[in-house]
Amino acid sequence: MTLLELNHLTKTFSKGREKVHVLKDISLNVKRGEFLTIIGPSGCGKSTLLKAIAGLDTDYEGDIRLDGEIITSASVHQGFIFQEPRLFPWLTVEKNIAANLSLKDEKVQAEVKKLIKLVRLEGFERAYPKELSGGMAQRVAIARALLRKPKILLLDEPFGALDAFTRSHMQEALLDIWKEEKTTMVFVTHDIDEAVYLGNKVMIMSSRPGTIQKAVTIDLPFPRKKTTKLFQDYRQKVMGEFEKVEELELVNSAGI
Ligand SMILES: Nc1ncnc2c1ncn2[C@@H]1O[C@H](COP(=O)(O)OP(=O)(O)OP(=O)(O)O)[C@@H](O)[C@H]1O
Repeated sequence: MTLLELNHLTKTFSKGREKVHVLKDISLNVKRGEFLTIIGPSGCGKSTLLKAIAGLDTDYEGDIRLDGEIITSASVHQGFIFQEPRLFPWLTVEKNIAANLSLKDEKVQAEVKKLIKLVRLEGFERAYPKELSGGMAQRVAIARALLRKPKILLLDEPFGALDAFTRSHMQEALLDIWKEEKTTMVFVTHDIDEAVYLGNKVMIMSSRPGTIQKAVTIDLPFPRKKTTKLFQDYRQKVMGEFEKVEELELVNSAGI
């Protein structure tokens, strides 16, 4: 059953008199519980697309529906994870997760405790952000978003700043969370391996203006192994589409 629906989304920025067409006629459906990953060249409009779904930007043509309702503003239904964790430095881990909700409320307290366990931060409840590694801080940000019980979690290159080892651990952690919470995910990345490893579906975008080049369904069960032939075949398929986009970019920039 469809949870998120984008119908003919077109976005234009105005720079003085000049108009920059960033997204053009994007139509897409994401099923409840699905994990969609999005890759595309730098500047193709991935963040712009995610911000529109988050309701952080509503100045576009077309419409976006979540659970059948047109998105008109940011809300608790759309959780958003940025590349950097954006924690409050003066608050402990548990208070960062609770944020504007009171830990004196027993229900909140129990939920925070459950989430701390889920993101594997037991023992760090009273730690401050400066005492955490990048991966741990990002897990706090994910727990904070999950506490609001979003219908969809939007992640904008959440592991982009992490080293390869931590990144791989975070991918596992996110899949565990997805399995447990069944939250629908839309995950933007630059990394083809990451996109194929996490996604039920990988959407490859082309740029100027950003459109959907291809959506590839990754029909592989979890847990996945990056070394298997089947995984490598999917990787090749996505890579092939990505190369087509890059060739198109070269042709466009050369004005051919
Ligand atoms: N507020 C704005 N005003 C004008 N142009 C903008 C604005 N925000 C983004 N753009 C332009 O829109 C295009 C898409 O930007 P966006 O950040 O969505 O791309 P992206 O695919 O997420 O890039 P990256 O992978 O590098 O993060 C870029 O050309 C950018 O310069």
